[in-house]
Amino acid sequence: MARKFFVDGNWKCNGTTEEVKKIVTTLNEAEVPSEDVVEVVVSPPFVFLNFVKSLLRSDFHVAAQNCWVRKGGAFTGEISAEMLVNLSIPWVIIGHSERRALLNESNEFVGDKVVYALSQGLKVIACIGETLEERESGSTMAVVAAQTKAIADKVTNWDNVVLAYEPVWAIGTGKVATPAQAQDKSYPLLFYLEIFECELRKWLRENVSGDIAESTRIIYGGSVNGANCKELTDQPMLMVFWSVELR
Ligand SMILES: O=C(CO)COP(=O)(O)O
Repeated sequence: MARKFFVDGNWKCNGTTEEVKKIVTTLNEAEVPSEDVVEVVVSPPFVFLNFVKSLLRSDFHVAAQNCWVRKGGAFTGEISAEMLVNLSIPWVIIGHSERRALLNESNEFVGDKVVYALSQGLKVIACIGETLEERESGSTMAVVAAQTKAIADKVTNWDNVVLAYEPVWAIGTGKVATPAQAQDKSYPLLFYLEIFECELRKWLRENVSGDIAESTRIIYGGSVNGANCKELTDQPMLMVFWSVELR
């Protein structure tokens, strides 16, 4: 079965009510192929989830940016998977590199979160990706494999999992190559993404199953914008993950 094109906008910790209204209006007016062809998801901060959901066109969906690792309870400041389900929020982003780095979320913790969110009926965008240091030391695949393994060890049904490859060195840095740059190999990101996707699918084939390797959507995030998204989405990777500067 063909993998359905997937686009998600991660709004991170940005926005006021007015800004959110403005961006939803823009999204609502956008000409986008039907839901059968592309799945469009936006990820506002928790406090705007319901508001966005109430204004957003019905063929676009919302994702939370995180949720608690287990059933809710005495965890001040956290949001549980049950609450997201209760609000009919279908998606959640888990393991974003900003949370891994700033809040010390380990591979195991991320794996636990993914499996708990899935068990509650949420669909999960699970983030993986290496830092610049790891990339430069040649350990990209080892790092990504360890991150993916922590998820694969616990997940039995991959139907509702999208893997988001977001190399930390590409997030917020503008380091996305144009085809011309890719050709002169000075910063061959497009070429690199193609190879990376093959490698990750190979890892999934060897460590999970051929079917999962084939059916799982692998998406790319990091410095995606209106100017480069067309080139990026022409790559085999199916989706882009963009963050929105609301200001
Ligand atoms: O982190 C991202 C998506 O989750 C991408 O961030 P930037 O688009 O700012 O590089």
